[in-house]
Amino acid sequence: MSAIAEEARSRPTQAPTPLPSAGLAPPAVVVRELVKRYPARGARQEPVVANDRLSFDIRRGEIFGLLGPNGAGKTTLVMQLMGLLPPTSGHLQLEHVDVVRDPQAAKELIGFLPQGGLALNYVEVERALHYTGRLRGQGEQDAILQAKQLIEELGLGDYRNQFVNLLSGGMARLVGFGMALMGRPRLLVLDEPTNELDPHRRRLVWDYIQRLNREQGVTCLLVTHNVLEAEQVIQRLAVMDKGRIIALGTPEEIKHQAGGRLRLELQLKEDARLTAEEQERLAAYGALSEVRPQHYRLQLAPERSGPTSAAVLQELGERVESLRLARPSLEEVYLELDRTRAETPAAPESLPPVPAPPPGPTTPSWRRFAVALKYLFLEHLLEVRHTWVWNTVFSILMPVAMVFGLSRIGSGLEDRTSLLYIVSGAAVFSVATEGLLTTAQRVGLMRQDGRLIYYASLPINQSSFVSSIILSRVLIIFPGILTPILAGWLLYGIRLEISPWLAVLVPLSALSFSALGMALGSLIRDLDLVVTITNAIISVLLLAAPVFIPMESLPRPLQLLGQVLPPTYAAEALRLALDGQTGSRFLLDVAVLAVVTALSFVGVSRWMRWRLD
Ligand SMILES: Nc1ncnc2c1ncn2[C@@H]1O[C@H](COP(=O)(O)OP(=O)(O)OP(=O)(O)O)[C@@H](O)[C@H]1O
Repeated sequence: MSAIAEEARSRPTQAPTPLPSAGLAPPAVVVRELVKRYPARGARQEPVVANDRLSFDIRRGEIFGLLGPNGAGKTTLVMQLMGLLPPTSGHLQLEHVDVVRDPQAAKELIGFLPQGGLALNYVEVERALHYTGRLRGQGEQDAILQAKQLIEELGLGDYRNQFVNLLSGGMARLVGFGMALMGRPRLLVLDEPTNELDPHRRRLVWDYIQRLNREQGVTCLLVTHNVLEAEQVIQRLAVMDKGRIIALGTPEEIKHQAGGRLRLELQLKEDARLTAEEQERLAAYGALSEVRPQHYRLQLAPERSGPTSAAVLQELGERVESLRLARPSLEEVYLELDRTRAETPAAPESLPPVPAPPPGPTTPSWRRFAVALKYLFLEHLLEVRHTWVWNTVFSILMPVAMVFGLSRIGSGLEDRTSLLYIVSGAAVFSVATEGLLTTAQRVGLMRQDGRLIYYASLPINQSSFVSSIILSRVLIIFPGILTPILAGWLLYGIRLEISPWLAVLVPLSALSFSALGMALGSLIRDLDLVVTITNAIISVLLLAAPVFIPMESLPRPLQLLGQVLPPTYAAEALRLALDGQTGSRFLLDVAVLAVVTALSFVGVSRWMRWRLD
């Protein structure tokens, strides 16, 4: 084990800097004895303790770095801070909000840049920023102004009208950074903000973070692997490993904790070498390593640096090209800590008690809900531009279904019953494909590492998110219902009696299929393939049954299957509603649909939460 790591281990590395004494800002983030244990996935697997009794504070107005190797537990910690993942035990507080008790309020305090993926993917850059601002509670004018300002300041001018999902990885990252800044949050959580950025833009982001911190006192939690660059901006940091904090303090303190050693960089002239005896003698002064040919490094205690330099010069004389004393960089200390992966003691009980949060959670107002609904809905509608292929296929399929239906029934549209069948078939086809498959695909696309990116990066709640999806699906299916009704009326003079129950049935069907779609989207990984296959199956099912093939002609098992499929119920109920009939059969169908809707909705809410853990 290296000397640095040895010293680091022997010191109480997890002891956080005492907090907040006179003159220091009170903490913006308080973490106490935080444990997150993921349950075992299978009989043979052990539960994973991703966060193991973490305790630390982030002061208001400080740039705090969270470092650590892959799998150290950083993202798990961030997800808990965001209120997206409930801790197994322990306490988390942001400003005065108890995150466990009121995760939604916690989310509203934070501007978040997730590690990968972005919400609002299917709109232009300027709209993505503008909508984010509105969703974060900004006024219309303010959101537009800040979006324009950020586009200028982040050098996104050439991309303002490009769709976010078509940007390069680096540019999308920069847009994500801009989205995190919308609404001017007092607390920023940035997970790898400079990933995929070129050196110029990396500098831009680091400078921006520093400026925000200096001029506006924004508190920033930075999760990064880029220790070299982060060292320029972070004021304090925690190094995590295996779910624990193995070092905590300012960069200088951590270097000191790690031994406070200096590096003597020795460069020999060309062809010069150290003999084995010389190496042995030098090693007596401190840990010696050969960095590359002719370049040696000696780790020294500060008080030995003067005599050692003199001794090296005297011993090696003419062969020395250069001799330089340097402090270790944070990266070197980090690598040293990382290499040893020390077993560290649990957090000492020396932190101040958690300040009591003020009573009563802040609940989002109906206005907040309405704004979220509006902008998410707009985004869903704008997304239609991206699915034009599917929409074209869809709009071709619809008339094909009609023609096919007509020839099959053989009576043409003059026949009122055939029109009813066609309309209900077309409606259910649209409800099911739009609701189930498009939602599944959408949720699948928005998912990243088991989380829904929307939930992670926007302060919206589940009900506005789900309602916006349903609303957009309901609107999208209306043309499917209206086309044959209008065609029947204008071309053949058939007037259908339309029950007002249709206003209940269509949203009910859309709700039920959307909920099923969300469940599907959050469960299945390779969604493209699944969607294609399911699409084909559902298309055949919906085109063939129950519209064109009489139930009675099907084999018994298929009949039973048809009975339990929500589309069957929806089709039959829609047909009756279009005809203005509300008999007991109709009410039964509505009841079944309502039960399916309720069950799938409860299932989805329980399943998805904010993150699938
Ligand atoms: N949903 C989950 N279920 C089970 N184990 C999980 C889950 N999410 C994370 N883990 C495990 O918890 C540990 C910490 O993971 P986490 O993603 O928090 O690490 P990280 O420090 O963010 O890693 P990286 O730097 O690679 O992003 C890992 O061992 C990981 O396998």
